[in-house]
Amino acid sequence: MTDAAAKISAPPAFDPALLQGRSIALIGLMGVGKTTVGRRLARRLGLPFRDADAEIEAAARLSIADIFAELGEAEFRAGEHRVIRRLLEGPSQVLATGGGAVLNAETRKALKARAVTIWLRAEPEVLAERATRRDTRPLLKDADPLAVLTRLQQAREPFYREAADLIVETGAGPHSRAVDAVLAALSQWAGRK
Ligand SMILES: Nc1ncnc2c1ncn2[C@@H]1O[C@H](COP(=O)(O)OP(=O)(O)O)[C@@H](O)[C@H]1O
Ligand SMILES: O=C(O)C1=C[C@@H](OP(=O)(O)O)[C@@H](O)[C@H](O)C1
Ligand SMILES: [Mg+2]
Repeated sequence: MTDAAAKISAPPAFDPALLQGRSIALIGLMGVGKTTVGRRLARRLGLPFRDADAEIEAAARLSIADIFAELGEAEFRAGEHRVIRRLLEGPSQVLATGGGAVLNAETRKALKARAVTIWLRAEPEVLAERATRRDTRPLLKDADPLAVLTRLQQAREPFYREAADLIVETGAGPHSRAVDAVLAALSQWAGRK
């Protein structure tokens, strides 16, 4: 392989030891890639992967849709906070949060204390297409997904901004590009510590 080819294919280096026990938490709107990019990122870094939604479903023995329908959003948010706080008490991991996790001030505080928090962003049009591929998101089932996501983006922007240590634009393109962008942001973060 030539030097030029090696440079192009080499993934950005980031040593998880630099986290010093903190986790990498992904925040951002539905469909931005927290779950799928997070899983791939964890594999690249050799860290465990946890998805807060999956943990809530396991704890409640109900799907997210059934939790919203049977217990209500407030109960879901309370469970979401408990799950994220518990996960962040554990060793370094890549943690995919749900899109509304940052609404809780205590969750934002826990993220500040225990994670490097990365806000993944993309245009609402991209999010609407991705987030409706599966019928699992109760907040998108009764109204125009693009309108809901545009409104949620405006309403949640201050909370994402407050919680975030790093911002990564994911845009269109394959998952691998988003993973590389996150790794590059982490390397920058490590360099300015
Ligand atoms: N960067 C990306 N490139 C292409 N497809 C993506 C990307 N990020 C997410 N997707 C796709 O969008 C959908 C929603 O992604 P998901 O990881 O569940 O988002 P989130 O957990 O943020 O709601 C999935 O089908 C996923 O494969
Ligand atoms: O934005 C939200 O309020 C939600 C996002 C979902 O997770 P994803 O962001 O992983 O889709 C899930 O937690 C629930 O449907 C509510
Ligand atoms: Mg998800």
